[in-house]
Order: sequence, then C-alpha cells, then structure tokens
Amino acid sequence: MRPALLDPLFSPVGSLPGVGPKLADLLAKLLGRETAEDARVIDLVFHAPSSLIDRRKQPGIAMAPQGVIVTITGRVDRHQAPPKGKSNVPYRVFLHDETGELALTFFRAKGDWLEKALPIDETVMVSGKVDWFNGRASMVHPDYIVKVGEAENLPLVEPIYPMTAGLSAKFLRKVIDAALTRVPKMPEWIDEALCQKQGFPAVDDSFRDLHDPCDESDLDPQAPARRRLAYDEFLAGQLSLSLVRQRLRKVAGHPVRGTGVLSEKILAALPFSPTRSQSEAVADILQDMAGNERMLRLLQGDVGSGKTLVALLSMAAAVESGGQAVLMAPTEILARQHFSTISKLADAAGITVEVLTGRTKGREREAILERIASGEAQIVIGTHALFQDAVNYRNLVLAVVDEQHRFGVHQRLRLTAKGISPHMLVMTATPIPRTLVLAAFGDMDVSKLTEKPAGRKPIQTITVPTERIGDIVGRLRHAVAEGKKAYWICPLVEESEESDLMSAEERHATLVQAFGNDVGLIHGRMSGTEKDSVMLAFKNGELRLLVATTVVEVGVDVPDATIMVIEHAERFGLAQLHQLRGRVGRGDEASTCILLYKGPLSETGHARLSILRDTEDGFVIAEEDLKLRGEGELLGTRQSGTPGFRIASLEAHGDLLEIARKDAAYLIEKDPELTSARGEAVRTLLYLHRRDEAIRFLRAG
Ligand SMILES: Nc1ncnc2c1ncn2[C@@H]1O[C@H](COP(=O)(O)OP(=O)(O)OP(=O)(O)O)[C@@H](O)[C@H]1O
Repeated sequence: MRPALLDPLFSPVGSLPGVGPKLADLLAKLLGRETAEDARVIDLVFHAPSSLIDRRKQPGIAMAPQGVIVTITGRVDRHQAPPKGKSNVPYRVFLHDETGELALTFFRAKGDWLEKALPIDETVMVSGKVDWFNGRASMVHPDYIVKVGEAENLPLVEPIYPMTAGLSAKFLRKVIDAALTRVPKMPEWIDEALCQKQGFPAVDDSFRDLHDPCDESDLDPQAPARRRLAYDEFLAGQLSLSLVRQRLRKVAGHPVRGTGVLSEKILAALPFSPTRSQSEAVADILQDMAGNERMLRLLQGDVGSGKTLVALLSMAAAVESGGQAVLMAPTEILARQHFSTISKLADAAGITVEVLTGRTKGREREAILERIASGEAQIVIGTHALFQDAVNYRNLVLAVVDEQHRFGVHQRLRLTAKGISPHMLVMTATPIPRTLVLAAFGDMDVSKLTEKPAGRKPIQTITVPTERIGDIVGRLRHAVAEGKKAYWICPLVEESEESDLMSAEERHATLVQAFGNDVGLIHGRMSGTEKDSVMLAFKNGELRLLVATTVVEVGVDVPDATIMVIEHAERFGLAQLHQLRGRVGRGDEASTCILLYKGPLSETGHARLSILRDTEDGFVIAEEDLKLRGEGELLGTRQSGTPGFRIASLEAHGDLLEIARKDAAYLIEKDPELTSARGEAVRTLLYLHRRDEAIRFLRAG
C-alpha cells in the first residue's frame, strides 16, 4: 500500500483551494492526464518551470528597454479617465521618476479601483512590460502595483511554467505553491555517499528549489535540485525494470524446446532464405527459451530488416514444443497484416493461426476464445485485446510484443502482472541508441538485425521544395503508367487529427483529378474494415497511388510499392520519416523517396532532411534525432501518454542513468523484497513516481 505520508500528494488537484471542476479539467490537460480525477497534486509538484521573470531590474523609466519586464518606482501625477461612453479609450495613470514619465494603461478598467490603488502623490512600485511609442513609455496592465511601504508583496523572481489555454499564470503559481505545502519530509532513498558526492539536496528541498529559481542557473538541467530529481526518476525507472526482470527470472522458466519440424516447413515455403542476422537472432531466442530461466529479449531491427520472420520461427518453436504463442501488435492494421503474412506460411506448416482484436465481436469472438482455451489455436495474433480478462490460454509459452515504440514498459508490466509470464520477445522497429534502450527497457538481452535482406537496392531520397509539386505529379504519372505503386503521405498538422484528415482529403481530391480511380485514401478515422479493404486494394494493384495520413507509418508491408512522397517533410520527426520511408525499398525493385518541404527551412530543419537524404542507416538517424530533438519524441512517449521522464533528460543526465542502473541492480540483489530500511524508502520513491505496478509485482513475488 502507498505510504500514508504520500496521501496528500496523491489527492486529485481538485482538492487544492480554489480549484473547481473546470480548473481541475484544465490542469489535467496541462499535466497530460486523461481526467481531472487522474491529475494529482504530485503532478503539479513535478510540473517544472521553464523560465523565470526577474523583477529585480529597476533601470529607471528612461532606460527601460522595449518589451522587457521591469520594475519602476515612481510618484503618481494624475489620472486620465476615458471620456464618457468611449469604452474603447483606455484609462491612463501617469507617474514619474527622476528620469522620465510613464503612462500606465488600462482597458475597461474601473476608475474607483484605480484611484485606490494609485492615489495621486503616492510613491508606488509597478512591474510589467514597458512599451515605447513615439518616445513615450507606457505599461499596459502592470502585473503588480504595490505601495512602496509594501514592497514585500512584489515577488522579485517568479517562475514561468509551460501553460495551456484558459489558465492564468498567477493562478497556476498559486496552485503549485499550495501543492508544495503538501510535500512531506520523506525518508532518503539515495545512498548517503552518492548524495554527498553529487551534492544532491534532500527530495523535499529539491521540489521547493525546483519551483523557486533565483536566476537562470537554477533552471539549468545541471542545477542540483534538477539533477537530484532526474536521478530519482531514473532510479525509479530502473528499479521497476529490475523488479520485472527479477520476477520473470524467479518464476522457473518452462524450457521450450522446438523440434525443428515446423520451422523446416516454413523455411521451405519461403521464397527467400533468411539473412545471417535473422538466423542468429532465431538461434539466440531458441537457446533462451530452452533454458531454465524465462526469456526477456529485445529484438532490434531497422525498418524492413525482416523481424516478422524471426517472430514466426520463434513462435513455431513454441508450437513444436506443444505450447501456444501470441504476437501482439500496436495497431489493428498491423495485427491484420501480420496475420495475413504469417498465416500463409503457417498454413504451409499446418499451424493454426487466429486473429483477435477489438474488432472481433460476437459469435466469431466466442469461437476464437474457445479455440484459444482448448489449445486448438496455436498462434494468436492481435492487439492488446489478446490480454483481456476473457481470454484464457491453454498453454501460452511465448509472447512476442511488436512494440514499434508504442507500448512501453507499462503495458508489458500489466501483461505480466496478469499472471501470464511466458517467455517474452519484444520487437522494436527504429533502432534505439543504447542510452535509450537502457532507459526504456533496462538490461535486456538484445538481438540485432544488422543487415537487410539480400537484393535490396538503396532508396534514392531527394528533397524538393513544395513549389515544384507539379513536376513530382508529372513524374508520378509516368511511374504509375509503367505499373509502379506509390504512397503519398500528407502533412502532419500539429495537434489536430481533423486538419490532418482535411489535408489528406484535399490532396486525394486533386490527385484523383490527375490520376482518376487509381488513387485511394486511408486515414485514422476510417473504420477497421474500410482500412483493410483499401490496403488490400493497394496490395492487389487495383489502387496504384495511396494517399495516407501517418497511419501507414508503422510496419505496413507492400513490397512492390516503390515510391514514397512525403508532403511537408519538415514537420515530421526524423525517426518518423525514416519509418515512413521504410515502407518502400522492401522488395528487389529500386525505390525513391521524395521529401517535399515548404521553405525556407531553419538550419536544423535543413540538417534533418540532409541526414535523411545521406543515410539509410536507422542507427545513425536515431542518434542524430536524439541530438536534434530529444528522447521523448524518439520513443514516442510524449504522444502515447506512457509516463516518460518529467525532469530527467538523457542528453543532460546520461551520466546519472548509468549510476541509477548500477544502483538499482545492487539494491535488488541485496534486498530483493525491499524490506530493509533503504528498501522501505525505495518503495516510497516508486510510489512517488507512480510505479505502483512494480510494487504490486514485488508483493506477488
Ligand atoms: N531474408 C529475407 N530475404 C528477402 N526478403 C525478406 C527476408 N526477410 C524478410 N523479407 C521481406 O522483407 C519485407 C520486410 O520484412 P518485415 O515486414 O518482417 O520487416 P520489419 O523488420 O517488420 O520492418 P518494419 O519495422 O519496417 O515493418 C517483407 O516483405 C518480408 O517478406
């Protein structure tokens, strides 16, 4: 159970003074929580300021820089109320210091309030942005008006927070202050020697320092409070990964030994031979599964490197041993696609494959559930529907999770917490730099597919300014006339699926004019069956040009599509562009990727597209992407809502991650059930970072 001392931090934000249901909703939005109930006081405590206002600058009116917040001390000379009935003319109050005059400007203000706040001849301090117009200085709606005797009411330095529309900065500061009063004294979970060596403040002090920056250096990721909190985040993450691992390992593994009969049939049915990398990965996996410990292995392979075959051969071994295997995909499209590729090969070997997704309903679903329970279904492919309560496996020995960056550790934990702990193989598409692997997966065994299947030709990537879209359409027309197939990806319009869709529909309409009925459209709002039938038509060649939003980003496999056009390429992340481009170049025909960009590009924008043009190596791209954009985007955590890091940054705190990893391993080895004094403190840390699953897990063990 969560230690009682954390309770005040885990009440909903609505429990803070002045936060009604509407504001609670806004705070939930700001804090990335789905509902106001989910948004807790602790989330506010973790909401770090991104900059600060320094009101210590008191340059005097004449020296006040344009557009900068300053504090002016001056004497009030006169009030100038707007003429009656002219509500659009502002109310002005003039004051002066030794250097000049300043007009305080108020729109729709109440005169009596201003007369009280700014009495004539009184010396006051006002703080706000100064604007210069025709040699006159004015300050529109000062942030603060304070009588000189009450200077303590003027906060000299104020933190500025990331905001969301509808919230005011003052309100947010107030609720964060209220949240901070709920931070209790907590037991120290970091080793004392490390605290000293690193100069870490205590955790409660760190929270307070985080929200009380004195100058820019306190906002730096290397500020002691931020480093401490970053370390906590890493430590909590690494501990929960270690606990999963420990738990998986502790449950005695069921050795799974394939006979090779089914794999042989599959290999015989393949129109190609596996690459050396694929064979090595399969050998690693079979060896793991045959051992006495549970497998927890990560299969990393660049786009198009052939991970599906590795998954299939591993699952075949599970079936040969008399067990069942599942393959969980992140989307419906992918699940269905895996099903269609895999069932063809599995048929050849006489393996029974089923597909189960959220779309499987009614009698069909009942029948499939029965076949899963009886063991008749040997391989089951699906989405997370595979692990709903109603699904019972007869003898599940292997779970392959095709992560493609969408699931994250939490889903995996949930899966295992359900009591299903088969051997586990996690597949990721974009190669992830080592630091990220550690942060996201901990110390897993890793197999890499380092080579592409033989016969692949390099994808020619070109960048073209949008103005030349006409030329591109002309070239496409030639290509389609020659029987080629192309994807046309529509711009990613920030934060609005609706606008994404609109741009795709518009593009579809213009391309239909140029190409007629050969053009299809696919987007996220379509129903599953609609998407399937469009994909199928494209696969069959009834459609030659497919206009799409980023639904095709992950895993879609139409090997004879050889042209990829990406509109507004400058709006996509590098990793995402690499994924998209990976939809072509999957067969033995030469392929082209055309990145249409809208100029002028920023320097980084230019650098990003050039990287993509110059290399097809996903590892290089991922490393560069990490440098240019930050890790959240790369892992896809920001979008998917998987709790990522709130304070820690791999770029800034990479050194701490390594220490946290070792510390976590040491802790778990010395005190596997977390019962020592430090172990108890560590439990508090895990709760504080919402790693409850990891703890539940611990008790289960
Ligand atoms: N050894 C091989 N030789 C030739 N083609 C292969 C080989 N292995 C796989 N392929 C083919 O390469 C294509 C890509 O394979 P697969 O879909 O498994 O890629 P992937 O690793 O899942 O990539 P992505 O993450 O981009 O979906 C498929 O059409 C598959 O049939």
